[in-house]
Amino acid sequence: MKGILLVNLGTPDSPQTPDVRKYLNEFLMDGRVIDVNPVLRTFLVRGLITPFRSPKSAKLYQEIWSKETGSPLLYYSVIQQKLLQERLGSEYQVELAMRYQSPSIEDALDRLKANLVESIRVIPMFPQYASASTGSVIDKVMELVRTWQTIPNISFVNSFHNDPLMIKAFAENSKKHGVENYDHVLFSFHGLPQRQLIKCDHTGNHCLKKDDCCQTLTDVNKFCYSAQSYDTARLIAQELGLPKEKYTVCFQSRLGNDPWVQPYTSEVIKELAAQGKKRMLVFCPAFVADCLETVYEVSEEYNTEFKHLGGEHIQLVESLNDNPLFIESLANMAQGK
Ligand SMILES: C=CC1=C(C)c2cc3[nH]c(cc4nc(cc5[nH]c(cc1n2)c(C)c5CCC(=O)O)C(CCC(=O)O)=C4C)c(C)c3C=C
Ligand SMILES: [Fe+2]
Ligand SMILES: [Fe+2]
Repeated sequence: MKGILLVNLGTPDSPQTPDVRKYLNEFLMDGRVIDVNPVLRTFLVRGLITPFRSPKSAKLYQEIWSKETGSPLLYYSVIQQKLLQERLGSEYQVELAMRYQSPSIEDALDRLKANLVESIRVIPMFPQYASASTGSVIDKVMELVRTWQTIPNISFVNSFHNDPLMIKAFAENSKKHGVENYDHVLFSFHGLPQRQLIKCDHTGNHCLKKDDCCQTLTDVNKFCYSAQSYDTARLIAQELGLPKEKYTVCFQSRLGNDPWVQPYTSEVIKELAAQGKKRMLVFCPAFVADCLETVYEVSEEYNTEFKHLGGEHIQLVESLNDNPLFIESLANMAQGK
């Protein structure tokens, strides 16, 4: 039996402030997320960020929480795990975990261990590599497995930003909206502090050295989150036959006052509204399942902001969720193809 471990980011246990606070504390106290020294991190997270952010975030989570199915991120992640298990059959044991909160990575690894799996393939559910997401999942799995007496063959998917089936799945999800019905297309990725891009640049002389240095993926910046994001956008655009002038890559969800990767989605929306664009189609290809950042931030916040600026509508392209092409893409990754 071969073990497959799907790991997404995590979500609070409920949309109530105490659970959101617990989630934010675990998430933001991760040294790969708030990457400053532990004393400063504790002060920032426990003293400043979570006391103020938890009640505000709880209100947002209440907006997207379904009475029947709970958090969209967990709901779609469970579906992905079930569909992948069905697709791979009984030779595989597919487990789902979240990097923060539940279901925990520790419990999922224990279930694989209890079944004496001969190998474990870990798939962090983030198409583009970032230390704060993929890196953190790999780090946590290694920390836990390090304590085992018998360590099976273990491997990790580092990124899948250019996976052909993943690209096709995003393109397919947009077709029901008809790209031709929109003035412009945004590829809005989750943001990242600029500092973290620079830290991932092992050459020390590439990332953010020039205005456009992270906009093209090359051998030098092949692990750069920004370069991988531009590449994902380029490939989806190519799949849809979208010319360069019809789309913009941007980055959403900033936290704190440090500079994050630019351009910011909120600024791009302002510029496009000022240019007279009325209808925009937005892909969020950093996420493989709909979550707070897609369902609320794009469909509600950015849509409202755009309308205030004179725009008519922002349409979110639904995430990969249960798309069969994406399940096939996961099956390929699980089988090391
Ligand atoms: C796509 C991968 C992700 C990266 C990279 C990432 C980096 C990152 N995120 C924060 C802060 C927050 N992110 C929040 C939500 C959130 N983030 C991701 C993914 C990545 N984050 C997802 C899938 C979600 C949604 C979770 C859900 O339950 O739906 C939040 C919480 C929500 C809020 O309060 O706004 C915060 C905070 C940082 C600081 C960071 C890199 C340094
Ligand atoms: Fe995030
Ligand atoms: Fe870069």
